[in-house]
Amino acid sequence: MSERSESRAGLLELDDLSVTYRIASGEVPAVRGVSLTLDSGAALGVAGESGSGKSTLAMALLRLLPRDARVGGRILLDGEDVLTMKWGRMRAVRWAEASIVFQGAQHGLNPVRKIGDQVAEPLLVHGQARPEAARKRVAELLDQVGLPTWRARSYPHELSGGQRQRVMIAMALACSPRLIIADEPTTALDVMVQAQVLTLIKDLVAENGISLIMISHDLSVLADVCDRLAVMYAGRIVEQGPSGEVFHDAKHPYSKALAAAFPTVGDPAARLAPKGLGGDPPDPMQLPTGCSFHPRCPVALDECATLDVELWPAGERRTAACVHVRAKEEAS
Ligand SMILES: Nc1ncnc2c1ncn2[C@@H]1O[C@H](COP(=O)(O)OP(=O)(O)OP(=O)(O)O)[C@@H](O)[C@H]1O
Repeated sequence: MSERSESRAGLLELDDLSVTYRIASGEVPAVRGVSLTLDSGAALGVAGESGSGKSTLAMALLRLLPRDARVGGRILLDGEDVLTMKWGRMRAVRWAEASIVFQGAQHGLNPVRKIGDQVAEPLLVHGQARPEAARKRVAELLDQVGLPTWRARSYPHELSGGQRQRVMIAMALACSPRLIIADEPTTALDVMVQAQVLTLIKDLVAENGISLIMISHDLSVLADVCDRLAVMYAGRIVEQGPSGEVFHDAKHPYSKALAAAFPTVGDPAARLAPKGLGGDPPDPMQLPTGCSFHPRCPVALDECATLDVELWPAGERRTAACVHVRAKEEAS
């Protein structure tokens, strides 16, 4: 365990979190009974294929989901339940205590406003600085993310994709939050720039003692940046544990396939179909019976078609939801 993850405990706790979208043809169970803890100062990676519920989980944390989403369970941020917070408090929490960096910064920035004004906005809105002090802080922030301070006068279209993502990171850092949620922050970038932005995120959260939840389909990226990993499949966590152990010695057959798909950081070819895994992730409206992964699982037993095993202890601070893991642990 890293030094950072040994610091103060329990900044964020999810307890049986579920999110269901109501659409015309029925209900989409996008997140199903997710429980996890993020220690203060630690970095947690959430991995899974497209449609596994990662972004829904991220959006739920700051109540950014659309109105058709029904959310159950508890999200405790420093002991305070996000789901029952009054809206005024929720607005105060966003940016100041927890901020989010999305994939594809071009959508997150206003094309007709200068970079400096956009980075200053969270500071001004949250009353953390007056205009003159905000300008100074913007210069500091741009410097921190490796951009020259004159970039404050640029417009988003004058920057590269990587530079725009650095601006989004500067905005996320502006109010010195305790938690940053980064949802596929480097997916839209080419491999070289991706590596630079990942290093930047890793260094900034470590230097500033910020907790991080990073979401990606790429297990190698997460293993590089995060202390712990949670692997999601069809809205559930199927494995959790220290990054190195999950990446190099996965217990769940799905995590194994995901790790094998991304032997090195940022292999875009593996994005949608992990190698060695046939078929597609299930439609959440028509989940298979038993273990949701069993139709694609190379080691499925007959009982997997009816039995949905809970997360089972699989070593120190490790869990996996698989009948084989359970059998092994029961035998030992
Ligand atoms: N607004 C919505 N209304 C209905 N269904 C939705 C909505 N948003 C997401 N979904 C569905 O919820 C499930 C989880 O989607 P989500 O975007 O959270 O997955 P993801 O793992 O982040 O995928 P990706 O990596 O492609 O973003 C998917 O089946 C998706 O189609």
